[in-house]
Amino acid sequence: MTASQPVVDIQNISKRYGRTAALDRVSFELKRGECVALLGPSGCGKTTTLRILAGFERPDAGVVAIDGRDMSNARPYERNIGLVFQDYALFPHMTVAENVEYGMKRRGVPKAERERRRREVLRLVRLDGLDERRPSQLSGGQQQRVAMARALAPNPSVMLLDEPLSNLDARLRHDLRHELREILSAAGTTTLIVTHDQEEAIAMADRIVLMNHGRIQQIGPPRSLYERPENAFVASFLGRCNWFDGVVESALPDGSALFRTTEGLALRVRLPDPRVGAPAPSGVAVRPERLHVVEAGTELDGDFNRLPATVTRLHYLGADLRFDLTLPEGRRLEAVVKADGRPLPAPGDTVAVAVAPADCVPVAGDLPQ
Ligand SMILES: Nc1ncnc2c1ncn2[C@@H]1O[C@H](COP(=O)(O)OP(=O)(O)OP(=O)(O)O)[C@@H](O)[C@H]1O
Repeated sequence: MTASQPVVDIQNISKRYGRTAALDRVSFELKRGECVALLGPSGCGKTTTLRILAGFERPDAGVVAIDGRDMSNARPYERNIGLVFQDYALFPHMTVAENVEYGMKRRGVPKAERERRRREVLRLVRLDGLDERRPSQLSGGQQQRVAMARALAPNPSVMLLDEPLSNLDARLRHDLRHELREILSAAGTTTLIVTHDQEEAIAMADRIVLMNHGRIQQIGPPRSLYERPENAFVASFLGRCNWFDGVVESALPDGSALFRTTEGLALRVRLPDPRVGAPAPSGVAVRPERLHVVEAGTELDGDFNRLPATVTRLHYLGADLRFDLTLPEGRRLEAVVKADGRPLPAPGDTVAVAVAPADCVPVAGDLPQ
């Protein structure tokens, strides 16, 4: 296989369970060394994709190739995959060392090589010295790292992580995200992480495959999905949005477009995607942190849409502040600003809301109500 060939190539896989289309022509690839998150709400088809890739399930149509080889007839153990499950699935009666060496032993790796590799992966997951403990003598985070070490030990072509952090408390989840990412980068493994947690996907993945109802909605780096969502589902799944219903009226000479909201507001927006076949936008999405809240009459440097608004509520969130705002037409907006100690408008004050055309993103699809 060549260096540019994907390690995993999933082509047009479909799977039905009775009348449910669990997967509908799903295609994506994993390039060497990249970490991809398969993200989406419950029931969108993440587990089905993972099970097909791992060989526990057969697709009705489509092909899975690993390292350039068609896996249609390969059994799970013939796929050179490392699996890490949500509940770690460690063998409780075995020590850490025995757990980590298990896969290599089954493959007939000689003892000396097994021990060398065990020490290497336990160092990688920062558990050296705990070889003789049993899983019950470890914290949840440590057990999770043993599961990583065990999966990494036989040098798999690809690691599949199924909701790897969801059994941990919020704080630990947060810390382990980065640790896990570092372990994967240091190991240079190609990884697919299945998660329903958008923050986890954004923090860990080089690219996100976002699914809904068995279909891929968008594939790309976290930032492009967050900042350039192609449809309303992608925009709303990855964070909060202010929505404006309406139509694109005209293209403007400066490269932006004039969008007329249903309430009659004129917004200069980023020009909709000009690619042939891109669906017409049904609305505009603006992230709350892209709205600037300034005193009415303040001069602003730069190119902004300005809307007069009244502050209805102010929520203190620690590092951030959230404003609930009302436009004269009665429309409500949400703005999030950094709490940096500057004097703040109070509820009842009239302010100006400013937003750059580049931060007004036209999207297709049904807008959330
Ligand atoms: N064995 C099965 N029999 C019948 N329907 C199934 C089966 N497995 C999955 N489904 C259905 O297929 C769809 C996709 O399920 P899947 O488990 O892949 O979703 P998911 O994204 O992993 O969800 P979750 O995050 O809740 O685990 C769902 O509608 C589910 O009910």
